[in-house]
Amino acid sequence: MEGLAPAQSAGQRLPVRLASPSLYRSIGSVSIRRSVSGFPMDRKINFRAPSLFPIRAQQSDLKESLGVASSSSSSSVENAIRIKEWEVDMYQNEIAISQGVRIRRKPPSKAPLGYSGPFELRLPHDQVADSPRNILEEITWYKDEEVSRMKELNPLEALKKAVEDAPPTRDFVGALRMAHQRTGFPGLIAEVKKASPSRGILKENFDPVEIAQAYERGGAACLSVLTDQKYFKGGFENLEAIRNAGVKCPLLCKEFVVDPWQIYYARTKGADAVLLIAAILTDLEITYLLDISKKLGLAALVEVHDEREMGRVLGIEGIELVGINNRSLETFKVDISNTQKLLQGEHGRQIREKDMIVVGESGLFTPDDIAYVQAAGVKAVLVGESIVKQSDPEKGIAGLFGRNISHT
Ligand SMILES: O=C(O)c1ccccc1NCC(=O)[C@H](O)[C@H](O)COP(=O)(O)O
Repeated sequence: MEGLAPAQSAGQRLPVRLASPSLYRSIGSVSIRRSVSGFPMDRKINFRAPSLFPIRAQQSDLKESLGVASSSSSSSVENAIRIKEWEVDMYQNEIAISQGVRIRRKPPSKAPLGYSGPFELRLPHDQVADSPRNILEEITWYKDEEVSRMKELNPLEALKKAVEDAPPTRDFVGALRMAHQRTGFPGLIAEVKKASPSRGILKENFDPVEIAQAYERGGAACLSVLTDQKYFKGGFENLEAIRNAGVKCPLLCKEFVVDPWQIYYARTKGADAVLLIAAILTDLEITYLLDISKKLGLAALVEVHDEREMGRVLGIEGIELVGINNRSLETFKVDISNTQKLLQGEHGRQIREKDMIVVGESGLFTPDDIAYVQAAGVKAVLVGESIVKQSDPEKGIAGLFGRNISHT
């Protein structure tokens, strides 16, 4: 069966010929490519993969779907699967580009051996560039591989069982609203971060539990815990240790989420909220990840960098928390006027109408910075560097706000 798949936006049609819609379900079920099996395909685009964890396909069904003879060898079946996976990747890329998603989720690759699909999908060799265009793209490509490895060690079925026995989550959004009411300042999400790609090592003698406890004493409403090891020298063990040490502030798992599996994993490690970055994810992926987060009792902080991403996020139902990151992905330059720019006009009006909480993120160092983003309309701030670098992070919070905001 052949057919053109309608694109997600603007009635555009993409030149992707599907050998069989049911094939994509089969690809997911044989677990050859985790990125394909992680997300269901859009029902609107006629792929039939309604569940995240599809049933295991029979080999005979698979061969039929792939259009290979039932007597074919396993290597020719694998090659046919590789071709179909590649087609799905190309198709997903097209959707992402059409929505303005800036980060490519995988290095572009040339068509697999034996590919004879439509011309539009064949990239000439000289167009296959495999260097990431910026740090977020580099991190994203790395995450894709890292998550694949982690999934092997922690299968989803085991995570689902662990989630059933996990203690309830704490109300992340409620804690921010309460702190805002209590102090009159934006609620503080204080970041437990040892290092970052832009700043290198921020704190040599880094004790995540000690820092978390100091932040809590200092009046933080919530904490953000970096779990990425390679680029931020964080870890899931930090999240777990902070949770187990009896810290009461709700915890944001600060990760680069590219797969629903990560949400389950974060939940089993003590997270109360997860970060979803609009520059990496399509609208459908955000919707789907939001849905999973809610089912697991987690809040989702959806992060945007520019007006286009803000427009996209405002079009997605059910988002309560929007983060505006003031750090440029391309240059690392921080400009807090980005927060003000994105909250002007129609976007600001919609945010107020929906009573969303906007979080001002990155580059906040002084009481003037806090006053500036508050005047722009934020009800919460996410702060790392300026407080984690202090020898006493508790006092660092008082310095940031210009007064003591602790409960006492
Ligand atoms: O901080 C980076 O270098 C960075 C690079 C690539 C992606 C994300 C990055 N930072 C994550 C953050 O958003 C910040 O940790 C967070 O907003 C706190 O910022 P700051 O107060 O400036 O430490």
